[in-house]
Amino acid sequence: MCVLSRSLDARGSPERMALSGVHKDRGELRIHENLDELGTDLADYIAELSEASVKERGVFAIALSGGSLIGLMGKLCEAPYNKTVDWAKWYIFWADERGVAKTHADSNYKLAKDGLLSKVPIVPSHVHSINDSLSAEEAANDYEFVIRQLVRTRTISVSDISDSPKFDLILLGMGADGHVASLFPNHPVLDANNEWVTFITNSPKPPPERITFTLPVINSASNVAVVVAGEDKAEAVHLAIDDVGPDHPPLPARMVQPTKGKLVWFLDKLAASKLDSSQFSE
Ligand SMILES: O=C1O[C@H](COP(=O)(O)O)[C@@H](O)[C@H](O)[C@H]1O
Repeated sequence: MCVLSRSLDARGSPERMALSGVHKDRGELRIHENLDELGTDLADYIAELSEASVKERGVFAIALSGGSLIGLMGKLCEAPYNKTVDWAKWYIFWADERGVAKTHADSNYKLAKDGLLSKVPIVPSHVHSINDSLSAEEAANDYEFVIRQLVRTRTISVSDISDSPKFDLILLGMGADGHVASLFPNHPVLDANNEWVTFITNSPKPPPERITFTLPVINSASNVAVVVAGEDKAEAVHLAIDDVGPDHPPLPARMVQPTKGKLVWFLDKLAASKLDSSQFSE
């Protein structure tokens, strides 16, 4: 069953109306009427996780993706979040990066810098972007080394069941083909499980070279949010969430299954339009 719930946002406004529910094994679903409501709910969610993590660990280790996600995080730069979030405690990482210069329009770093990081008081030394002066392979190795150092000092927590990093939050978008980070359908990179960070040189979506977290790292996070908007992604949302049977090879987005962490889907109603609501419960 799918329930209609009304909730207060960070401004105490009772205006926000969303469909929310829990899928029996695909996590929590938050379905919004429009992008404005989705953006407010996403900002509330991130601000709450930040507060809880800072209280518990003294820091908040968050990994971003690129694409439409950053625009949907825009409310974090506005009141009340710009003043209430403890930005000095944030440590920023990327779930994936494209093999281009940081000044290039395709750079996930540039997108986040322009859309978020330059607008809030993040400590520059806490921004751990992927080195754009190295080859994709070298950059992946270098990034994994950086993450290993920060796991050692517990700036990034560590999984209870493996030696994987346990990010406080990994934010993912999803392409219309069901890719997340730079993990594309049917790509051998989906099987990478010895590395934390890996690379590809044949991305079906340009640019071809990319650096990406592997699935074990994504699935070791304390919290994973997949943020998806638009009708063009409705079929992939259906295939990633609904029980579609064995005839459909699992999309990368379906392989996002945090082992111990919590998975939340932020959808607009267009992206959610092909979901089977009989599979939700309150
Ligand atoms: O190429 C990428 O695509 C996905 C999805 O992007 P969107 O614009 O369709 O939301 C993104 O999450 C990933 O970080 C990026 O490198």
